[in-house]
Amino acid sequence: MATHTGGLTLTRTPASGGTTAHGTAVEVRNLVRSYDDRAVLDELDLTIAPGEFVALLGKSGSGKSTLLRALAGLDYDVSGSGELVVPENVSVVFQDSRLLPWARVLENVVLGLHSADERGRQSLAEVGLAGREKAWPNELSGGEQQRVALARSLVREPALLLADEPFGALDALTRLKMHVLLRKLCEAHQPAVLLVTHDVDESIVLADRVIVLDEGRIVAEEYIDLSTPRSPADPRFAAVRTRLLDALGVSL
Ligand SMILES: Nc1ncnc2c1ncn2[C@@H]1O[C@H](COP(=O)(O)OP(=O)(O)OP(=O)(O)O)[C@@H](O)[C@H]1O
Repeated sequence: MATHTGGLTLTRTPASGGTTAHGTAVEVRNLVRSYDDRAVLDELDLTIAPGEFVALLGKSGSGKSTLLRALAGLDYDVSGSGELVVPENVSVVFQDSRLLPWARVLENVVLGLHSADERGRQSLAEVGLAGREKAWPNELSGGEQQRVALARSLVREPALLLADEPFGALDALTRLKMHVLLRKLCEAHQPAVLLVTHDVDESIVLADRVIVLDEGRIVAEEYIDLSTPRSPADPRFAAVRTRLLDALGVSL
């Protein structure tokens, strides 16, 4: 079904099937988003294949969150034009877990779903939190809360997972563990993923493709053709990192 807001057309592909007419999970065509007549996304085009993991890098203010929010169907008061085709079943994970403090962990995971306790338990087990179903969110560490947020997303079997710096608030060691977990979950569930991150190494470790946004346009794109697990010690990893840093305007 297509909806129109100003010059923007949003089409949602149904949960079953979940791809566009061209067999992609996401299509963005000629997307313009403006605040106060200032274009934040500037005639942007992007496609994401089913099951593809795309990481999005860019300087602060380059438009990363604006793109993610557009795909999530949030912020339709922003003026804009272009065409978006996204799956109906989209899940979003943010930097903070956004768990409801008054609901126990399992309730948070299955909130809004019907008869889903067993699936919720399975999802919690998948993220390493079996046995913590009855805990309150404030009894969990920051990393554990993000695990619950991932379980809450994946129990819905999204065709598209949008993640806006989901590990940005975690310590370095927890972040590395979350990388391993996210890769494993994505291999098992195969959603298309768009991950916004500031961390170049994180993007190379996790993604099939890394794109760099600058002033609302895609200025670089790297397909990460390295076997997993990927090591920053690998010279090919280092070469990709150098090219991405270059696109971000950081010269070493
Ligand atoms: N609600 C708003 N009203 C006015 N301007 C906004 C609004 N939201 C975002 N902007 C502007 O749009 C631009 C892009 O913002 P966006 O949050 O997409 O950047 P970003 O790349 O995600 O940045 P960061 O890495 O710092 O999170 C910024 O210049 C920002 O000031």
